[in-house]
Amino acid sequence: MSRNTPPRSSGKSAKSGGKSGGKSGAKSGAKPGQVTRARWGARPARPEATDRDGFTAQTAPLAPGESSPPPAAAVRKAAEAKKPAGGRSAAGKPAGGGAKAPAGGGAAGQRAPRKQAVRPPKALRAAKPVLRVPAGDPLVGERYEVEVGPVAHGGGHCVARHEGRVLFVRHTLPGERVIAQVTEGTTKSRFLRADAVEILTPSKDRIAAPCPFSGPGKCGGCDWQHVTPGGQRKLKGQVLTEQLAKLAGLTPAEAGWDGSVEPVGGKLPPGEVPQWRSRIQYTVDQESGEVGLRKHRSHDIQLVDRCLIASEGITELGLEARDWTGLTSIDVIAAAGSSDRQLILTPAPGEQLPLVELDKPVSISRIDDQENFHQVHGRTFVRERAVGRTWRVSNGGFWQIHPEAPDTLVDAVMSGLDPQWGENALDLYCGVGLFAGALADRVGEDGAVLGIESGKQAVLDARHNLAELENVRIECDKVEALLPRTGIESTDLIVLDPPRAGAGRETVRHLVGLSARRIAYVACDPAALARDLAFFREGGYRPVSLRAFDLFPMTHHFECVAILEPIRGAA
Ligand SMILES: C[S@@+](CC[C@H](N)C(=O)[O-])C[C@H]1O[C@@H](n2cnc3c(N)ncnc32)[C@H](O)[C@@H]1O
Repeated sequence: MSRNTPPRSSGKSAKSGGKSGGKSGAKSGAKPGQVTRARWGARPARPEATDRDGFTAQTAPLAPGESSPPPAAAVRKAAEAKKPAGGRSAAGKPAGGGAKAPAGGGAAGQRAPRKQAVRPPKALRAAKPVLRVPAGDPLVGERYEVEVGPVAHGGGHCVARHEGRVLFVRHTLPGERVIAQVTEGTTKSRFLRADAVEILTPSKDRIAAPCPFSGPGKCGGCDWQHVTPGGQRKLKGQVLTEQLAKLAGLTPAEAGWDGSVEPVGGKLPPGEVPQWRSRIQYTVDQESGEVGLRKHRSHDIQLVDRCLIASEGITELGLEARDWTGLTSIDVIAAAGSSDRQLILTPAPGEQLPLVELDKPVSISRIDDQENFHQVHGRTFVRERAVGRTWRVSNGGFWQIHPEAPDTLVDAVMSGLDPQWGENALDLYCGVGLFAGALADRVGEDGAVLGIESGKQAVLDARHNLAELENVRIECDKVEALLPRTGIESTDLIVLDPPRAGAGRETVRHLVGLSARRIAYVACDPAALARDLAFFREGGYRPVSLRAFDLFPMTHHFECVAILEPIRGAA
């Protein structure tokens, strides 16, 4: 089988045939089924709606019988599906998608999709479609004494039972005895949601929450302010273990994982909060003009005078002390790799942009009601530093939030893949080109890297960021749409870093057909990862190593890097 490579950019065709071996032909003129520069060049980049990563409710795919509570969207979809005219039930299917960032609250993720993030003005709120809730008598406010069981995937819940009914309880820990107060559910609900409002028998991993805005009914951003740093990592490890077993049928050893969730940025003593968030979305209270963070599974706002996990660059702007009347939300970015700071303002419908005066240099953009960005002052991008390069990231596009995440993840991916000079690689869901850049440096001018990304602005940034690398090409499209059209039949290495929903069966099916020597799967959702690992196994690939990183301290989120290889003897 001929090995088809991504096309090289300028000047490389002159080198075609210069390298011996099967790959050389891929850099020369067209062969049957081969991708050529001309062919790529002829294909107009299709304008795609930018897939913005953002806060969404839990979007992980749930397996039948899985212990995680379904996200609100899935509940709504399932309810819709039950209508006579409805289609198939959404239960058990991936819910929503696109978001690769912590969910909930606004304190722990990237920018939200506008429509979810913006609280409509009061007049419009009444017209909002009413959420379908199961029939039955409401149980909200009921209090039950329960023994708390294991942590559940997503949302920072633990599982408890009361009179045979499952409760997903927040603000607690496995092994605790608590009074759980119901926050959602009725006598007919399959399960209830609850908050632990009294702790009768505390876990040894419990501490007093350092953040005054954390706790039942308060900010939904941090799930585990009340847990020691080591305890948080233990919980994340338990979630990963459970998801691997349930959805991939793998023990940690079979997944090549030592069972640890690695701390990033040094271990902190209990009670000390790492200031890791370089991006936050604040919501503006429409009555007072003050900013706050969303409460858990709610449009309500917890006003804050500071977010403890925010980076110094955000905190020193003092946004919480100002009046933001006229806006619905403010996205604030403090680049970790430069002194760049950016505010992205969303005016309330019909409101003029207020005059923004801050004591520190900050670029300001605004978003109109068509979701277009407009430069107000300064730059429309921030500059980040990682893997020895400067990266332009425009208009709040995807960039890892923890300052050490890009280097940590690139190290894990590169040491797992061990790219060789002259190899060809794919960087799927490439954002502004982070892994593509690192791969290109390693495969050198005899190799080639093709990045695929659906966000138009991210593609422009990636092309800008990697402009001097002649062995990189970035294409704008959805991976699932473009990959089958490339004509690429094989490659040496693949990096995929999909949004929370994961890659899915069809994309995995295509990838296993490319006969890659190694595949690196970067995942922010352990359930999507485990599900996709099962698809990879069907296609003859198994994980040979798996690492988990605590890149979202104080929240239930973490990031994984799995390295996969072909199963020996598999067809
Ligand atoms: C988790 S980010 C990874 C970005 C990059 N690898 C990084 O580390 O900075 C996922 C990226 O996939 C993009 N994306 C989402 N769905 C996509 C799809 N179906 N095809 C291609 N790109 C997609 C998003 O715009 C986002 O930039």
